[in-house]
Amino acid sequence: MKAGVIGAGAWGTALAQLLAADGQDVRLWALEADVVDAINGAHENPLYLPGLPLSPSIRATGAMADLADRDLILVVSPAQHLRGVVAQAPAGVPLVLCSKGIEAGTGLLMSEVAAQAQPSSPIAVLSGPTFAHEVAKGLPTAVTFACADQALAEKLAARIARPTFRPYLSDDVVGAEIGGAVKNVLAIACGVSEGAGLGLNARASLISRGFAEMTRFGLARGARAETLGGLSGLGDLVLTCSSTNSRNFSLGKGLGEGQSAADLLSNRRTVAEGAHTAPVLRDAARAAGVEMPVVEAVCALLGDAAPLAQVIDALLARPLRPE
Ligand SMILES: NC(=O)C1=CN([C@@H]2O[C@H](COP(=O)(O)OP(=O)(O)OC[C@H]3O[C@@H](n4cnc5c(N)ncnc54)[C@H](O)[C@@H]3O)[C@@H](O)[C@H]2O)C=CC1
Ligand SMILES: O=C(CO)COP(=O)(O)O
Repeated sequence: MKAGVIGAGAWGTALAQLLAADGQDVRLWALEADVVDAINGAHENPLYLPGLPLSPSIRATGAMADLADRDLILVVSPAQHLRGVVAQAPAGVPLVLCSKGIEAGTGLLMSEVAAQAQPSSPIAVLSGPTFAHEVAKGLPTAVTFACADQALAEKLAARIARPTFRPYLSDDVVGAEIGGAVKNVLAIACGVSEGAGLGLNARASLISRGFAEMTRFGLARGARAETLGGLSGLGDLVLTCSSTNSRNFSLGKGLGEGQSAADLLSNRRTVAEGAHTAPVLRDAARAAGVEMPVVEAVCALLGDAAPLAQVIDALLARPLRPE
């Protein structure tokens, strides 16, 4: 069994470690030469997943051609780079998309981008509440594993499942992707609430009303309600909205403390996907006639377009309505 992983950030490295934990041959494509050298030489990724010894059966490479003999490839790049890396992947090999976001410019979900970039490759989506460092340590984790072809889903999920890593099958690819993309934007909102000291009632309200926004948008795009209420939707929303381990939550916390979005977003090495997804999601929601006031508020703060107090007041002053 020969798995490949594209992207050696925190999540790609953690997934490589998961697959290689029993000595399986895993090849990991990394963008940065120093990451390739550190993984092959010292069996660690100090840049993106520090402090975690990696299995020697992970071999890193900077050459996409080295994935040509793989029979399964996990794609774990930032969402905005998925098109570029998938276009270079070997054709016809099943791709498991693990990135969370919506492509800027096109408004496409990752499965739609991958289908354009690599039309002959079967596509599945892995998404759920999964902090990379916990998965890399072997802590118990469950995910949604979505694929239109359920026979293939069963085969691929069995390849990825481990005693402490449980994929739950779904054929709702769109639903799995929308949950993962939207929760990142809502996590920024919850971080803002934390940074501004608005309290736990406010956070719970944001999670709940944010979930209503996710559901409205998802249903309008053909997702199923039970997927949005599952691991890749509500599950990931709760995780990401509850901890500074989340890059999106941390970004929001900085905004809530009064830092400017421009300062927080400049020169960061790790990806806070919600910042990229928010404006694309807002535009898609407006075009579909779906109300997403929390997403609109996050966009205003990310664009440094309105002071925090004004954004909070506007949300609280919305007309009273049925829940
Ligand atoms: N970190 C986590 O706990 C989880 C992350 N994800 C998702 O996985 C995806 C990757 O995130 P992380 O692994 O956390 O990344 P990261 O923030 O740890 O690292 C950034 C990654 O971006 C890559 N990169 C930068 N410029 C690039 C380019 N031009 N082309 C290709 N790659 C480039 C870097 O090589 C590096 O792999 C994101 O969509 C994220 O939402 C999903 C679940 C958990
Ligand atoms: O997607 C994640 C957990 O499921 C990671 O969240 P952050 O990207 O906000 O760190």
